[in-house]
Amino acid sequence: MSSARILDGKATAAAIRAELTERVARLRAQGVVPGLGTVIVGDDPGSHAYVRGKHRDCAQVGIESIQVELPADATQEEVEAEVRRLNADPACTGFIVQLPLPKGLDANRVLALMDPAKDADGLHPANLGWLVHGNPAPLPCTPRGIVELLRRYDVELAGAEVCVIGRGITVGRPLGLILTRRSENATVTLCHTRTKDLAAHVRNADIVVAAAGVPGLIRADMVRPGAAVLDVGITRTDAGLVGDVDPGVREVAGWLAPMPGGVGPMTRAMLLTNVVEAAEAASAG
Ligand SMILES: Nc1nc2c(c(=O)[nH]1)N[C@@H](CN(C=O)c1ccc(C(=O)N[C@@H](CCC(=O)O)C(=O)O)cc1)CN2
Repeated sequence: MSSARILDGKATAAAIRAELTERVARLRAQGVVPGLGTVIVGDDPGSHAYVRGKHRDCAQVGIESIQVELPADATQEEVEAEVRRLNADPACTGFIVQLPLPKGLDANRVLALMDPAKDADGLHPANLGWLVHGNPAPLPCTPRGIVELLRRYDVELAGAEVCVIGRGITVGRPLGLILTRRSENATVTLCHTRTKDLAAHVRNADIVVAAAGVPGLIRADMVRPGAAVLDVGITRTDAGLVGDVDPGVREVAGWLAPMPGGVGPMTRAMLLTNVVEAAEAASAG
């Protein structure tokens, strides 16, 4: 039995960081210092690990870091005050609000308050709106990372049937918009928890992106032999991290972006890319 070729997000992200290191050095030589701000609320260990990783990446490529941490019982007003502060801070050229926010906080209101020009995650409603309109704007990091990973491994998108499972704003919904642009020309089926016959949609796909957060949701018998399968789901269990893609899929798929080591590292690399691109655009006037 054959085994899927790996879409190696870890190695690809390392190559992207090396490219970005040179671009940041050129910016700094012109007196432009990119700075990423992060706002994290609460004590979720996973979210803290992601934010630490983002700042490690920044240090590696030469981007400055501004870290804002708020307790789990922070009020909406306290979170919004930090967003206003970063909007006004000239050292912060781009920032993100780590999601999810603790229950009781309205993430949409917080995202809408960000300066869209400093939105390093592409999640501000204006930037998502520009994506719908087909105008240039920062793209959400995970969907951008998925497209970049497929491109770097020459997985054909034009004309491909793509089944995306998950309709959240960080992955599924923007991914559908990106893949159906004229620059990608894929045909997308966006599945979710109320999809009636998920297996039938997955079976029809050349590319499957599983971002449901349901361990082992995608089984080998659901996958068309040779399809590219990207595991974006992460569930923390006592036994460790578990993805949405059952290990048996490796024997059927033509390509596999595993979890860990596939899309996750690309998410981080695309955040750095968004920060650098925004600084370059600002320096070009
Ligand atoms: N404001 C945002 N919040 C969230 C986003 C986002 O893009 N912007 N995405 C996710 C979390 N996330 C980044 O924030 C993220 C998730 C996973 C990884 C990653 O590298 N995962 C590893 C495995 C996990 C691990 O080792 O702990 C991998 O796949 O290899 C990076 C970033 C939700 N929130």
